[in-house]
Amino acid sequence: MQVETPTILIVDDEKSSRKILNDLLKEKGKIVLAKNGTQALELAAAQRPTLILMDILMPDMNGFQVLEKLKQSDDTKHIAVMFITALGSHNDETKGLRLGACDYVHKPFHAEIVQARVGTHLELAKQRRMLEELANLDALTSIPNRRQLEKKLDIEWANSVRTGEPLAIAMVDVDFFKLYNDEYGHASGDNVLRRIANILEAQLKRPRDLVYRYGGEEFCIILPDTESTGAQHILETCCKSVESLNIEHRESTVSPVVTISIGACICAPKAGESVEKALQQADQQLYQSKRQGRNQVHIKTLPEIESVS
Ligand SMILES: Nc1nc2c(ncn2[C@@H]2O[C@H](COP(=O)(O)OP(=O)(O)OP(=O)(O)O)[C@@H](O)[C@H]2O)c(=O)[nH]1
Repeated sequence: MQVETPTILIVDDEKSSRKILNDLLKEKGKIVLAKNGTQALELAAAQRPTLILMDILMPDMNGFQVLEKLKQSDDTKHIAVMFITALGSHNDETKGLRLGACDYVHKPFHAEIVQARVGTHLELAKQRRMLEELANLDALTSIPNRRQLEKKLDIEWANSVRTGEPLAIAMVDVDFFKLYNDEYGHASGDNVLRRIANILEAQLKRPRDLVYRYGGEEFCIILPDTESTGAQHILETCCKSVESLNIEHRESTVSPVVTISIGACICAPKAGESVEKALQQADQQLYQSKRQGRNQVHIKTLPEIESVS
């Protein structure tokens, strides 16, 4: 799992305060500075900092208002915000924490206390990010899981609706995998799934092309901005790559080694159309690949997809 350098956004209208905090925290990560609330919101959206240290009393928009706006956006609502302020009353502190700040430090502050608290919040943010990543990964194969697929598919679907780019969705299924498990044991079966996941991933070269474990011995590949010829080429390469692993499968009637079958559909989605229907179509093509002999690819280009009723 990749550990990124944290970004800390310091928001204060006083230049001297920004400088002091910058000097204090520069060892802990990349520092970004904002001198007012508007700038803070822009930088928070663009740079997604790990932690924001923010003054409350500022001219254009106060810290409470900035925090409320951060919480209203899906992109920024999870960023940890720590107030660092001369406002010392219980009421102000309560208000800040109720609005969702993770901490509240009074000015004048002790340098070591601010450093220690920032350290704690950065560590918590790192752990939260690792948990989120783990929740999106399949435990057996370490590739993204179905939960992540559903999120990404929604994003790519909406993107295709907006841009008109074709979207290829492919379902992949291991051939005679029940027989493989029966013959070689479940642990060997697990190992085959890991190796297939790895080799499928290796065939996808563009950053938005991704393979997901759909469940059981099924995988799903999504290829944004890919038309039929391109998809056919990549998916056939996927089939060949699995065959080239050369994993013995005595019980298969298709090949002496483990193979996969693939069914895909190429969609040009329009607003209101349903991604589930596209997945069903890919499944039907997978069924065709199974019926017509396995270890092959079937693709259908969809003229239109039925709307969600
Ligand atoms: N080892 C292992 N086996 C799994 C896992 N998930 C599903 N399976 C097995 O995959 C097999 C799927 O069998 P079927 O759906 O009958 O399909 P098949 O034997 O691959 O036959 P075809 O798809 O028609 O080629 C079942 O025996 C499941 O137990 C897993 O995580 N590990």
